[in-house]
Amino acid sequence: MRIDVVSIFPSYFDGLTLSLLGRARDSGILDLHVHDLRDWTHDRHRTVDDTPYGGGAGMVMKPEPWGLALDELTSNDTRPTIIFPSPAGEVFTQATARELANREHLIFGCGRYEGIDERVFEYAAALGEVRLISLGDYVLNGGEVAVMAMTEAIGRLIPGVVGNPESLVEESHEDGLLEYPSYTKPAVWRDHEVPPILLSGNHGAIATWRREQQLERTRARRPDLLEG
Ligand SMILES: CN1CCC[C@H](Cn2ccc3ccc(-c4n[nH]c(N)c4C#N)cc32)C1
Repeated sequence: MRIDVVSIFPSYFDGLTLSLLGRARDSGILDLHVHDLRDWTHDRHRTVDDTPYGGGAGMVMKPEPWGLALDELTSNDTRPTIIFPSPAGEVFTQATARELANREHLIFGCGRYEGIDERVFEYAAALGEVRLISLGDYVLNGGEVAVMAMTEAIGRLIPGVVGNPESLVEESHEDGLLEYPSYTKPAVWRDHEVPPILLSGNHGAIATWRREQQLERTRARRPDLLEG
C-alpha cells in the first residue's frame, strides 16, 4: 500500500518512522510519503490561506496549492482514496480501518485554520474516491492528529506489519466487544493478584472467562456497542 500525506506541518509525522510502521516502511510493506503543502505554492511567502468569502472569523485554506498537490499525487494511478479529516465527516471506526486497509493508494489531506475551500473536495472527486472522516465528536486544531491515528489503525492491519496476526483478532472492537483484561508476571504485585483462572492452565475455562470479561466491560463502558 502507498500512503501520501499532505500537511503544512510535515514534521508532525516523524513518529511514523518509529516502531511497527517504521519497520513496515523499511521493509517496503508500507510505502508512506509525507509532503509539505507549501511545496505547491509559488509566492514568496508560500501562502496557503486567505480570508473567508462571506466573512467570519479565521482563515480558509486556498484551493490552488491543494489542486496542484492532488494533480501530482494522483497522476500515476487509477483511482486513489482521498481522505480529508474533518469534524463534519463520517466517524472513523475499526470497520473503516479494515475497509481502508484493503486499498492500494490512500492520500490524506490535512486541513488547518477553519478548513479547506470546499471546491477542493469537489475537484478531488474527479481524481479519486473522496472521504471526509472524523476522529470523533470533539474539535481538534487540524487534521494531523487524526491522520496519525488513522494511519496507525489502518497500517497495523496490513498483512506483515504486525508480527503475530492472531493478536489482531482478540482486541477491542474486532469482534464488536471491548477487549478482556491482560496480566503478566509477577503473579502478585503490591498485594494485587492475577485472577487465579489465568494460572490454571485450563484453556477452555480461560477462554470462557475472557469472553465474560469482554461482555461485562462492554455492558459497563460501551452499552452502545451491544445495541442492534
Ligand atoms: C471548521 N472547524 C472549526 C474549528 C477548528 C477546526 C480546525 N480544523 C481544521 C482542519 C481540521 C480537520 C479536522 C479537524 C477535526 N476536529 N475534530 C475532529 N475529530 C477532526 C478530525 N478528523 C479539525 C480541523 C475547523
